[in-house]
Amino acid sequence: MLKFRSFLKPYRFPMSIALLLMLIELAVELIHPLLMAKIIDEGILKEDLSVVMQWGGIMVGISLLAFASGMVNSFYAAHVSQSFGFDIRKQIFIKVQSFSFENLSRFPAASLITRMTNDITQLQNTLFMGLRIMLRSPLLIIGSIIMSFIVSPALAGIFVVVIPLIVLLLIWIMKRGSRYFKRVQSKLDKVNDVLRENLIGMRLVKAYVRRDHEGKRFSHATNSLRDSTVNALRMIETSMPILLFIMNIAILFILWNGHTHVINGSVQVGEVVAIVNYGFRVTSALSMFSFIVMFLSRSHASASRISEVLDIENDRQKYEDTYTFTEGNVVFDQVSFTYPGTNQVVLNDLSFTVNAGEMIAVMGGTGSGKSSLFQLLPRLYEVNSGKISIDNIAIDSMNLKNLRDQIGFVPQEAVLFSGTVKENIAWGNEHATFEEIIEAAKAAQIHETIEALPNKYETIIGQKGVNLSGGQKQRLSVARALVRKPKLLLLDDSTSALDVKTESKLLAALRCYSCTTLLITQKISTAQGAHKILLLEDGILIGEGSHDQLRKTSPLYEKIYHSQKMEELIDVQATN
Ligand SMILES: Nc1ncnc2c1ncn2[C@@H]1O[C@H](COP(=O)(O)OP(=O)(O)OP(=O)(O)O)[C@@H](O)[C@H]1O
Repeated sequence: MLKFRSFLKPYRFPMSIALLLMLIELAVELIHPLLMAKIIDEGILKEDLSVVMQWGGIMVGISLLAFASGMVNSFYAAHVSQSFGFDIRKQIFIKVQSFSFENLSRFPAASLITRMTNDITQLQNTLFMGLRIMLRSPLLIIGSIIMSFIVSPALAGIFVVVIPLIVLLLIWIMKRGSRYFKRVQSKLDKVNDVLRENLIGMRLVKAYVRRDHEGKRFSHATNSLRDSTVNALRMIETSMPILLFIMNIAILFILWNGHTHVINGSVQVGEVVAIVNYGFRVTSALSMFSFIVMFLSRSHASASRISEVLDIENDRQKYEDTYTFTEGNVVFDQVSFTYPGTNQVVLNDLSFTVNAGEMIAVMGGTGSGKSSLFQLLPRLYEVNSGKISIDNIAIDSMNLKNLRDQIGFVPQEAVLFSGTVKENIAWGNEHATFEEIIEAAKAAQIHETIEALPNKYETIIGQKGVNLSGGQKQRLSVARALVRKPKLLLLDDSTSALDVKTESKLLAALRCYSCTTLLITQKISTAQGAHKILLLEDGILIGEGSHDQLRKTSPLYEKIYHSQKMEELIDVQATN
């Protein structure tokens, strides 16, 4: 928790008030036994009703003060803890947004969700408890012991032996508890993981009739979570009776010792009652410790999980140069690339040039490195060796935002957000006018489809675009890239779900945009219209040239050409 001190800074004032009010409650609780001793010794034993009434009235008055303090303290504790959680959540969200892909791969999505929800809630609860009772319990213990010594050092001596023993035991329980609860949180990650996969892949689960299988997977994850939680709670709950037992023995000792001192006349009955009362207060504070230790262990585990995210270093920005591309020609110079944390060379010594305004098709078998090549251009990953430049400017010397602002990237899987069609297109350029949005939609061949929707551009798209076809989603993603008016357009198999006619219209419309286009495709018919085709195999550029050139120079390209021609013929015969 101490790591999160900076998050508490803005709330120093309300926290101070909450702590002050808590101290008032505590003081009242500590004064009570003292007053009670006075009432017994000077009122009841001397049969003086006025003393009983006088001190009794004071007891009621300060009890009311403690009640009011408790109420206001709760208000401040709730305000501070909720605001504190809100601030951390916001900070983590911003942090995750700035993550490189390498950092993202260290935290599965489900784990990040658990950290941003459940783990932060643990910290919130701990802070709330901290301002309400957590500090109060140890202070009550310390205060009770001090008061006991003030009342009668002879009777209070036993606390000197018992309390250090209890403190050692508590430290041990907390250390073990933290380990147990860290395990609980990681099991919770697993449950969220299975849940997330199932909710996202619900259609697939139904189509493959895998409900039972997924049900078993979920049961396994939740059972494991239950077992870990039970183990953690059991560990803490069984330790607490030991502490209470030690305290009860101490109280018995005070009674036995008190009896001897009362007979000697060295201690009064009211003083024995007061010390026993303080003993009971220590015992009740200790029984609260089972909750406190549980909260602290849990929040310690959660705090370290949240710190893991917050402590990640941001992407290093080497230079801050900004540059506006005027041409858009791309040069790969002996580029090699390996994904962080792996040994497989995904792109090997790649060199090629794309002239400004050209359309280049990238082809190759599955896993040949096409998507990886695309991810290097907006610097989602950094190259291991070699250089990529646009307009003769090395992209690794450019400001990241400035570079990405000039690129329209359409990933392999069309990603849409819940919101209207218009908002989804404008997501690519928040300053785009409605006319520019329509222009982009027209070029992406989706305008007519949108116009046929019930609310046209204002139609709400369901989560992940569930109410759209694959081809419609792809075209919306292309429109989103075009509305940026990019200098470099990257289409990662983004026309695969389109029929030949729509695809060729879309490609023709792209020519009106003054940008360099690189498109990954599996279809010769698509590649045919490109100025140049790059053919990849196992991360190596094995062919480069126009359709006609490659047919003559690349046996692999010729083979793909013939197999696709054959498929087309079979299709035509089948339809006839
Ligand atoms: N995030 C990643 N971490 C590690 N290795 C990866 C990652 N993404 C891809 N790879 C590996 O890099 C290689 C190239 O993958 P890439 O996605 O670039 O191929 P591709 O040609 O686009 O394939 P496809 O046509 O099937 O999409 C593959 O061997 C793949 O296993």
